[in-house]
Amino acid sequence: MIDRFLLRRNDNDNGYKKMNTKPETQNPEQRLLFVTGIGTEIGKTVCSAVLTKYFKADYWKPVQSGDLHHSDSMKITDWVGENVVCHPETYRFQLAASPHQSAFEENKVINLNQFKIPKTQNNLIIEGAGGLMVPLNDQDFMIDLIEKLSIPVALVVRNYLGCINHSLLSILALNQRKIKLEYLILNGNFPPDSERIICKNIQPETKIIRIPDIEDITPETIENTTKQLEKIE
Ligand SMILES: Nc1ncnc2c1ncn2[C@@H]1O[C@H](COP(=O)(O)OP(=O)(O)OP(=O)(O)O)[C@@H](O)[C@H]1O
Ligand SMILES: C[C@H](N)[C@H](N)CCCCCC(=O)O
Ligand SMILES: [Mg+2]
Repeated sequence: MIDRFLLRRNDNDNGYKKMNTKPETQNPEQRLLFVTGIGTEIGKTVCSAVLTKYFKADYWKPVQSGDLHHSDSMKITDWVGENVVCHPETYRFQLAASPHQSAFEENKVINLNQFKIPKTQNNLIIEGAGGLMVPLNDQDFMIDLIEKLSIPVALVVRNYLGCINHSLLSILALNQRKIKLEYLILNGNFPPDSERIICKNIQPETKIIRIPDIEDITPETIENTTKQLEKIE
């Protein structure tokens, strides 16, 4: 699998038909952003809540594996407010595991062609499951979905021992596929030496967003965090 991934390096024709993300009928100002992370439980949903609020966006979680009664879409509704539009997940599975495995447990196979960007005029925040190399099936990874959707990425990084390696590998994978890293999100506090190494390995056009550690995540603290964000371009 990894061989196949590496073989795609410098290969412009990867076999996937990219989606036309902005049909003529849609708002030309619309912002679409795919929020991924350097792993699972890294804060993608927390950061997506802040971004959804900041950009007055809709939200879409293409694959929800497990926690169906406390899904990421439900958390976004709780934190951002009842008015936020959360588009239905394309796949929902009972088992909290890698999506390829959650699907297998239900005798299903995720098909990349089933994913269609929800039709909306609003900005749209899309949240992946886990990190870039999380398998969707035996052939495709989360990064393949991002490439197919053909939209820029926000990469969420959280501090832990090992986060430098996971961050730089994620950045490398995005570079190999020529996927635009629009934002690097530093989620929580970082030792300056870790932050420096991660930040010196992004392209100059990648913008950095800092989201603080939030003591208690509530609609109020999400709103305050959004208000305190530096202007995001
Ligand atoms: N900035 C933050 N401040 C406080 N807690 C945070 C912050 N970011 C993440 N957390 C906590 O870390 C845990 C994981 O966060 P979250 O659910 O957003 O991760 P995730 O990357 O979306 O996970 P998944 O891969 O399951 O979608 C949660 O308990 C969340 O409250
Ligand atoms: C269930 C969990 N919360 C995520 N939705 C899926 C994480 C998959 C991680 C797979 C892996 O990297 O080994
Ligand atoms: Mg999440």
